[in-house]
Amino acid sequence: MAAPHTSEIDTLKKSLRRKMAECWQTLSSADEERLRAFLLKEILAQPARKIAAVWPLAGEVDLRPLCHAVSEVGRQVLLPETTSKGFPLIFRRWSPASAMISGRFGTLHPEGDIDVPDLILVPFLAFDRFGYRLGYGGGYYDRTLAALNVPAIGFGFSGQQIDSVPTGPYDVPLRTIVTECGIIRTDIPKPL
Ligand SMILES: Nc1nc2c(c(=O)[nH]1)N(C=O)[C@@H](CNc1ccc(C(=O)N[C@@H](CCC(=O)O)C(=O)O)cc1)CN2
Ligand SMILES: Nc1ncnc2c1ncn2[C@@H]1O[C@H](COP(=O)(O)OP(=O)(O)OP(=O)(O)O)[C@@H](O)[C@H]1O
Repeated sequence: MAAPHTSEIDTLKKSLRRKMAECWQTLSSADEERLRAFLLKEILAQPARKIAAVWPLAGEVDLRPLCHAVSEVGRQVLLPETTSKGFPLIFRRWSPASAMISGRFGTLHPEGDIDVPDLILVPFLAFDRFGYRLGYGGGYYDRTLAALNVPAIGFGFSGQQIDSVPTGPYDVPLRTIVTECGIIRTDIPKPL
């Protein structure tokens, strides 16, 4: 069978987004805490000084306690500001004292200065063992990872793992994914 077209992939992704929303999941607070602990361990194992996290949207793992922990060890937390569709995200400095401003699609961002991360934490609705992910459909993280070329760590629930995420030419696979069950080193396919 021929490889599906980009527009077909967009359609496949759209229906998968709907499916993932139908089997809406949450973690127990103990599991969420476990996930944050694995994520913090993985972050601290890297030399990155400026770490881009996310402020949670409904149903996502809450990284706010992790933002505080990262800030407490003296590393700079950045949070994304959602730009117009078709553009990479921009990141702003966050500290525990930051005021949060409403942005696009119900997101919140700090009013701190714009800065460039050297490690990016990436949310998803679904992921597979190859490190491919399904997001909210803005293409924001793929554009951002392509523009910045810095290491990235995906995070989410183990129940969000599926056999295979439909992928298009712009999808950037993640080498590391953290869930409440631990740290996964993915099987990024080797280039031909
Ligand atoms: N916590 C968090 N912050 C984040 C993201 C995220 O996934 N999680 N993002 C990750 O990129 C960016 C925001 N991206 C988003 C993109 C679209 C929608 C959204 O609600 N879209 C509409 C329409 C989608 C469509 O065009 O089909 C919707 O779902 O109704 C939300 C966030 C940056 N900040
Ligand atoms: N680097 C890029 N350059 C041009 N188009 C892109 C790029 N990255 C993604 N796109 C396009 O943006 C659209 C949305 O991409 P996709 O469905 O992969 O978003 P997503 O990964 O679910 O969202 P997000 O990254 O915001 O969480 C697709 O049509 C895709 O082809």
